[in-house]
Amino acid sequence: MRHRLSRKLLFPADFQLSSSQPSTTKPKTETVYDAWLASRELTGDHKGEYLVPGAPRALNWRNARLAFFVTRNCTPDFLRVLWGLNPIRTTLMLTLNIVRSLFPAFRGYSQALIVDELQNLIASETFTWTRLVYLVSSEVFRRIVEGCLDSFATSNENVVFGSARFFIEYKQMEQRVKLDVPTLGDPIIRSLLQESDLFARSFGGGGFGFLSPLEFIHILSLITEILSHLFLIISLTRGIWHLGVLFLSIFSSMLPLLITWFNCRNSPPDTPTDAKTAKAADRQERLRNMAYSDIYRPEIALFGLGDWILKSWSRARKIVLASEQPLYGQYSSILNQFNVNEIIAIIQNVPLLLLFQSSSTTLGSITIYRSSIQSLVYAVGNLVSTTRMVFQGIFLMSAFTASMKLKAKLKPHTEEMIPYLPKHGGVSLTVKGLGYTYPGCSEPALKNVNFTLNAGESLAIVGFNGSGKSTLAKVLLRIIDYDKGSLLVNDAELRRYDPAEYHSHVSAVFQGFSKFNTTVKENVGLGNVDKIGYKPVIEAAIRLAEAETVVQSLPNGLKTMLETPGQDPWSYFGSCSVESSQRQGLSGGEWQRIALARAFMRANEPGVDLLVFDEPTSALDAHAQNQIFNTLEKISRSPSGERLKTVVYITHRLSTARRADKIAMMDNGTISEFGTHEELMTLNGSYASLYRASL
Ligand SMILES: Nc1ncnc2c1ncn2[C@@H]1O[C@H](COP(=O)(O)OP(=O)(O)OP(=O)(O)O)[C@@H](O)[C@H]1O
Repeated sequence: MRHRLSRKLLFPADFQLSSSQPSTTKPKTETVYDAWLASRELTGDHKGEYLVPGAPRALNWRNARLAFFVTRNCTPDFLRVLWGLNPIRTTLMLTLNIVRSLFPAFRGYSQALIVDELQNLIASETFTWTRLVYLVSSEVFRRIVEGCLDSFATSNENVVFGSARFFIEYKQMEQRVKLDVPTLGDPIIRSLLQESDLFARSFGGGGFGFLSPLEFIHILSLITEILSHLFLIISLTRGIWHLGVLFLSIFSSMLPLLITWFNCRNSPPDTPTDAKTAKAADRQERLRNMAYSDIYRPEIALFGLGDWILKSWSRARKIVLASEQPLYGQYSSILNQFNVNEIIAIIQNVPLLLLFQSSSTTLGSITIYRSSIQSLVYAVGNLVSTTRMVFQGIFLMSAFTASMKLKAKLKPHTEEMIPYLPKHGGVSLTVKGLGYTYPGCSEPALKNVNFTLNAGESLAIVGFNGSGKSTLAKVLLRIIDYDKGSLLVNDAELRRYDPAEYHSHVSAVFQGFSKFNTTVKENVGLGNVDKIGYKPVIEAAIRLAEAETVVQSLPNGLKTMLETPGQDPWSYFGSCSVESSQRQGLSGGEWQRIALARAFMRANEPGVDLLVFDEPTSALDAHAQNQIFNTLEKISRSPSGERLKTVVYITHRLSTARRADKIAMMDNGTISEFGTHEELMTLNGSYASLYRASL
């Protein structure tokens, strides 16, 4: 931990939030997660539904209790983190905030003294200038000190907030990359992460984010400011007459606030409206993306979607804009029927008139009364709006805190976890009664899948569209879980391996492989990040994927930045435009070769026992296709022909399938036929008829 006044941001991995675990199984409001979830629950007609992510919580007793619970549980952690980032700067920030909040009261007092002195100058003939010069110089000095302190405090705050922002963003990223597909697929967790993102973003734009619960410090300084004004006002108040004038002044200055508050209370309950608005805001954004992103451009043109997008967007946009309009027309109080501002101005002047009537009152007193009371009311207004923002921020903070404690669903409990058990010749797979249903679906994608594959064997999975081939591949790769049956990898249940460890022993090409918005070198090298800096290894992987000619034809070879369809808004204007002259687009087949090279980066490693390739050559010509399968065969065997790796591939080309040791024919989520090509041809079932049809 650093105690120097360093401007350097601290590395947040050094700091930890409290390690107490949230549990979704505990009764209500036992954890921050429970409080977050409860704050999103709608009541009344909407019971059982949840607010959309980011929608403000209604200001009611239930939510106030939840906010208190969250504050009690999270704020000490956050303040500890802030303190840990830089104790000296944080102490300075807190102190300077308090000192700064006293400035306005001093300002008013000093100005009142000058006004009094000027009044003396006008009224008295024996006046000496010395005192006035002294007062004016003190005022100038006060302003200089105030200015210096202000700029030092701001720059100090920027460093503290910068560190806090970095910490929050780092933690957010760290957690995001740890979570797996099933965890991210859970709709409640997605909402949690969305609100957690909002929390992290609330730190953006310099200084404290508006939604930041760390605005508590702001609240503290506002309270100090209010107290200092009150102290000043009370110290100038002598006798019952002044006290009456004081209360009248405060009341008249607070009238606008009271009227706004009265209007707010008469507004309709905001929850359902907010949910509807938030949905509209979300739809409006998606439609805007559709209109702006080039990935959709060909289909928008082809299907003539322009008008539909525009109409749908304008409908959603109108809902959002309507929610931003003040509700005066609909819900105004009777007070609003008059010109309220004029009435308030008249009332505010009454105390001044009363002060003028009083013989003991000086011009300075009037100035200080007026400025202090107005500053006081302004500070109270500011306090109310900051408190409202903090109220919403507290729930976003709860989302952040709860999301930090999320566990990847696929990771086994420590007591169940076993180290990966390597087997000579690859992995053996024993699948019994395997089933899987995607979250939210009623029909299983996999049901009663059974097969056995020995270490080092190759398996081709074939079948109709939607029969479950890719789902089975994802289960084998431990990208998704299975909810029925068992899957033994090297005779141990796959669930018992740490997914990260298991993944280090497999390599794959997915059907919808990634097209990274970076150089060719990184697109390939990411298959084995430990060797991303080794050019010969990358070149070898490119050769295995038959992608040398693709790379050679690129303007900067391996260093060429690849243009990812849909990521660059101007990509359809071609690679030759000025903006994208440094980027290069690739054809579907060329991208597939890059994805294959990425998989070969890792597949070639000795510790990799299982290769799963989902339609790896669907975009390649027949010659390239053959070459790739030759390569697969080559890398899965030693030079002497000994089997080293198990290979599973999905294909619609049955001439390719027959190269495998075993073939699994999938139909409606299950394996309907399993065996060698010859066995399945003898069976004369679906595979045989498909095969004959493909000839
Ligand atoms: N993410 C998902 N969420 C819900 N259902 C899904 C998801 N992915 C696939 N499915 C469904 O699961 C079933 C199996 O899909 P899968 O992609 O495994 O089929 P496939 O045999 O690989 O098809 P294809 O040959 O067209 O690639 C389909 O009915 C599909 O609609």
